[in-house]
Amino acid sequence: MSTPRLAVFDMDGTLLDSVPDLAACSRELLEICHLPPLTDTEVRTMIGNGVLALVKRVLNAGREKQKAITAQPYVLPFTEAEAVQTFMELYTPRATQLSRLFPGTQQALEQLKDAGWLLAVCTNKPEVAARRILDDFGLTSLFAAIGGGDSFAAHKPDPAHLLGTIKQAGGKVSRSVMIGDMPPDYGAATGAGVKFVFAAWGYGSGALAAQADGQVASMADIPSALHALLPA
Ligand SMILES: O=C(O)COP(=O)(O)O
Ligand SMILES: [Mg+2]
Repeated sequence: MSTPRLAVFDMDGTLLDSVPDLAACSRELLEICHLPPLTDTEVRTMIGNGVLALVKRVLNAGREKQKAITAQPYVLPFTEAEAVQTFMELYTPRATQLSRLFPGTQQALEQLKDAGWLLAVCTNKPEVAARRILDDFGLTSLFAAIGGGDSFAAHKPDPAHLLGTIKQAGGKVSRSVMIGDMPPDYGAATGAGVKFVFAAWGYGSGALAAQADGQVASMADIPSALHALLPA
């Protein structure tokens, strides 16, 4: 029997609308740093390259806003590493307080499973937070592997992150598809030689659709799109 097909999902902006909790924690962090707040819309475009990138973007944007209000030079009250730690202490326990799965997610995953597909998650979010979120939504048992941003030596767009996740799931590169919303997902997929499907409901720009092997408008379209891309 041939290796089962594997669908590898990005998390934020693909399975989960994580903006509400990430933005709330970003505002808490800014408040601790005595910097002005950011809106959900502002934080939305900062998600996808991992927590360090998010925290740096949030603090930079807060500093820019502060500069427009006062000419006083701003000194961060702690190191970047401490800022990341503070952010994750705020975020991990409350990651699903306001955030929700995109409509149709559970049904699409179950449909793929029933059709014999293996499922995996490849997210730049730290693995502990990713697992906690999947547990909260009762989805953990559906996945053969959960590759977080800190699970391997490198993270998306480095293809090693996707390749490590595929290996852990017991899949094969030629029998895998990556579904994601942002350039790091596309970069990891093309670097690994894996087909890429663009999730149009996520946080990425439509420009990525032109480069993708396929594009889907909703979770409900995933099973048929993946079957077309990778026939049994
Ligand atoms: O940037 C993050 O922390 C997570 O993003 P991802 O789930 O879209 O990879
Ligand atoms: Mg994403």
